[in-house]
Amino acid sequence: MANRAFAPAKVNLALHVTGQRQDGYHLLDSLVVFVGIGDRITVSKADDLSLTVTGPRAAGVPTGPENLVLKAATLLRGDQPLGAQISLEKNLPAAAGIGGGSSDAAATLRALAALWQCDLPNDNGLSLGADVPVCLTAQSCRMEGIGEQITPLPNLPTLHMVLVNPGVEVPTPVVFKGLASKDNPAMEALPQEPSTLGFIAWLGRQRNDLEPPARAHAPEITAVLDAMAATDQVLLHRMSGSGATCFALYPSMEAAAAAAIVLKQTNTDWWVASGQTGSFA
Ligand SMILES: C[C@@](CO)(OP(=O)(O)O)[C@H](O)COP(=O)(O)OP(=O)(O)OC[C@H]1O[C@@H](n2ccc(N)nc2=O)[C@H](O)[C@@H]1O
Ligand SMILES: Nc1ncnc2c1ncn2[C@@H]1O[C@H](COP(=O)(O)OP(=O)(O)O)[C@@H](O)[C@H]1O
Repeated sequence: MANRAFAPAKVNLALHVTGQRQDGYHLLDSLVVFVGIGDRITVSKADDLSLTVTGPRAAGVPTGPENLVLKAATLLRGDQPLGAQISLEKNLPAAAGIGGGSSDAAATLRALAALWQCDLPNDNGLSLGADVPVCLTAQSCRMEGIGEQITPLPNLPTLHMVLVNPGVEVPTPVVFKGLASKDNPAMEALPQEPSTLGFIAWLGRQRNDLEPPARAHAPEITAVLDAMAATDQVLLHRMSGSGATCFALYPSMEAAAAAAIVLKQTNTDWWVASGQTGSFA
């Protein structure tokens, strides 16, 4: 019997860096959503742990123990004699600020917990990466602390989105190191049960504090944001996470799909996808 789990793209609609801990990790205040574009995990019972990686974005993704999928499986198994054949279909670009590896790890935890009939880790996978606990929820959340404080936000409006990655990998530690200030204001209070346009107006007043250092490291990000700004009906555009993927919001899926076509024509080397936000666990 095989168990499947979807690993959706994570998008930081806003990402405020509000401080830094003694151990170097940064304190965040982030609004995180998930989009119906993602990787797929399939697990089936086996004597040993093994991983195969397929799909259009498999190139360059590690296949050994450093893959977050195998790290998640090893963490969940602990010292029990459990095995699984795991397959990862890689559709999301790696090191792209949309949590591909973290979402794969979270989906693996979900799929293997069901296969092995065991509990999820006590720290919700935080030891695998700061983004894993939020990816385990796979639904809209406010994320604070270094990533371990999660507040689900079930009432956010559904958003129609285009994601564009210009093909430059931006290492997360490099971007955090480039911050001019580590102590920035938190997000404004979230509007209660907002309309879509009311929510996007609020979002427009929030920030991604990692965008300036990421743009300094990878000028291609500015080209993506400029191209997004020129698309028909765009409501908001911003970078996600530590980059380089950027997102743009539109009033309908039709408008988003039309913008995706234009953006792909702008630069045929860019990874471009459109989808809508939702709950995927
Ligand atoms: C920045 C964010 C925002 O959602 O997303 P991505 O750009 O990675 O998608 C995350 O906090 C990334 O989460 P994740 O990629 O799981 O981080 P980890 O593997 O734990 O850490 C990678 C490196 O990022 C830095 N880091 C990460 C999280 C955090 N709160 N403070 C940090 O300073 C540290 O330099 C750390 O060594
Ligand atoms: N399953 C995986 N998918 C993608 N990258 C992975 C995976 N496992 C390990 N990695 C490593 O993790 C790094 C960060 O990848 P990813 O989580 O996609 O980026 P980000 O943290 O920017 O969202 C990559 O450079 C890659 O070498």
